[in-house]
Amino acid sequence: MTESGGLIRSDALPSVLEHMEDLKKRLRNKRPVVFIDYDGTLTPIVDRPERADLPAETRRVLRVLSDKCPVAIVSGRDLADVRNRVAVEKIHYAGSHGFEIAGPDGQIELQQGRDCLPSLDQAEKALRQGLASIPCCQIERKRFAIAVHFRRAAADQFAGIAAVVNEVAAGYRDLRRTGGKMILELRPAADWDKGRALQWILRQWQLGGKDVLPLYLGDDLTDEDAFRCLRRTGVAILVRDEVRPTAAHYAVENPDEVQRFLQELAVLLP
Ligand SMILES: O=P(O)(O)OC[C@H]1O[C@H](O[C@H]2O[C@H](CO)[C@@H](O)[C@H](O)[C@H]2O)[C@H](O)[C@@H](O)[C@@H]1O
Repeated sequence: MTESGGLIRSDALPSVLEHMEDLKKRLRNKRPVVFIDYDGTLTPIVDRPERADLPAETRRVLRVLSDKCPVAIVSGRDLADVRNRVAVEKIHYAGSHGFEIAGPDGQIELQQGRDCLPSLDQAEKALRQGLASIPCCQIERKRFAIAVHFRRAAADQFAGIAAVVNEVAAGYRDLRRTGGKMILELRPAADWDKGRALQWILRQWQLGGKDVLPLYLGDDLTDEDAFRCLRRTGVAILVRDEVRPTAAHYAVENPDEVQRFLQELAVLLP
């Protein structure tokens, strides 16, 4: 096992499905709170973002689990989009990487996100203009982020797409450019991410105590912010699709294994 700065190589992580007994022990006298990413975790990665549908069986498992413990979906997608895709009423949802959060009791938007809306609107126009001539380059506007998808673009167009995104990003001090799986994104430069959103939700639910065990499942670099928050106090599970350093404790191999894990977890709970 290689460790550096608290990180471990993803291919050295143990499978959580082979360690359910350990989890059972950790859950003795504790209540779990389950946080789950959407794309690549609950659904397989597909060519078009609008085609990433939640399998009906996964929705059924989420219903059963959310009847037994608090569940939150934490996504880079727009809040309304991810909420419609999952469509389980009891769940909390965080969209736009946590800049907008909704639960059964209401909805909040981060003020630092709202302050950036004029810049996001202008940047979206500039991106649409700058990228209009590149075939298969898809722009997805979320309330508090703009994703430029290049999964279906030709490889020799990648550098040109990045140049346009970088040039637009340079025009807005209140936006920052980030990356993901075959996407480049512009989002508010505020100090807020999935980890901060997770901590906010735990406080909101008054679940910060020692009798709570937070779990987080995710596949992408943005999920590492949440993994780091749970390094000492929770259980972080990576959907492992590449070899890279990670702050996770365990791995699963794909969304099918995520579904199986959630099902097995639900069985462990009263
Ligand atoms: O935080 P997540 O819920 O994992 O969202 C991250 C991004 O996911 C989506 O894009 C990714 O999935 C698409 C569908 O499988 C795929 O086509 C794309 O290449 C991936 O990057 C979503 O469209 C983005 O808005 C999210 O930020």
